[in-house]
Amino acid sequence: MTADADAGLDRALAALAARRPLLVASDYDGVFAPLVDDPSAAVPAPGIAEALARVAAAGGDVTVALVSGRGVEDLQRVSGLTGPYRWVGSHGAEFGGPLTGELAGRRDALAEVLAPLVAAVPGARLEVKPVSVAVHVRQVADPAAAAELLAAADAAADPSLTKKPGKAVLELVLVDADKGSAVQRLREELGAAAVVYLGDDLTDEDVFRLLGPGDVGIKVGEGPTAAAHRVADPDAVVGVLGRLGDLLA
Ligand SMILES: O=P(O)(O)OC[C@H]1O[C@H](O[C@H]2O[C@H](CO)[C@@H](O)[C@H](O)[C@H]2O)[C@H](O)[C@@H](O)[C@@H]1O
Repeated sequence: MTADADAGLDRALAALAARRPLLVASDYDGVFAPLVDDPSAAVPAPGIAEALARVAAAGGDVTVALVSGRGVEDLQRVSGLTGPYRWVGSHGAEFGGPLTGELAGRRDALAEVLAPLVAAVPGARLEVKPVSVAVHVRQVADPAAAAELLAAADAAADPSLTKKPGKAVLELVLVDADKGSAVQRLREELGAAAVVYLGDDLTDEDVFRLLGPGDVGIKVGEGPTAAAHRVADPDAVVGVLGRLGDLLA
C-alpha cells in the first residue's frame, strides 16, 4: 500500500496477519480486473498474479480463494490465474467442483426467452453461464433503453429464479446461492480464525455483512457498503495484497 493509504486498514491487516488459519478471499471483476466492455477481456491488473501468489506462498494455513459470479472454468480462462487457490464460481453455486449439467436445459430455455429482448437493444449482451443467464448493458449507449431492458428481463423471469443485479448487469440464477454463504462455508471448512475479503459489487455485500470482529472487509471503488475499509481500484488492490504478503512473509 502507498504511504497515504488508509492507516486503519493497515492496522487491521497487521492484526489479521497474525491469526491462523487465515482465509484470504476475493471477488474478481472490478477487484483483480478493471471493468471493461467485453467480459471475456477482463484481465488482472498488472501485479495481481504475483501479489496473490506471494500471499498463497505464506503456507498451508493461509488459504487464498477466488469467489466470483463467473463460472469457474470461465474465471480460470479469462483471468489466466493459476496457483494453489480455492475456486468458487457462479456466486457460490460452484463450490467443490464443476456443476452437473442437469440445470442446463432450464438455463437454455431462459436464454431463449431473453435472447430476443437483448437482440432488440443495440450494445446489449447476453452471457450464458453454468447456472445463470446475465443481461449486460454496459455498452448500451442510451441509459433509458438499458433500464428498460433490465426491467423487461426482470419481468420475464420465472419467480423461482434468484435475481442478482450488479454493475451494468442483471443476472438470473437458477439456484439459490450467494457469496456470503460460500465464504461462511469456506470459513467453517478451514476452521479459519480470520477472513479478509475484497469485493466491489452488490453481490459482495452478502459477504461483508457476515464478517465479524477481527475479519477485514475491503470495498473496492465507490458506493455504499457494509465493509469497514475501502480502496479505490484494482491497482490499489495490488498494494493491499503486497502489504499482506509482507506481513505474512
Ligand atoms: O463476482 P465477480 O467476479 O465480480 O463477477 C461479476 C460479474 O462479472 C462480469 O461482469 C462484470 O464485469 C464485466 C467485465 O469487466 C463488465 O463488462 C460487466 O459490466 C460487469 O457486470 C461477468 O461477465 C459476470 O458473469 C459476473 O457475474
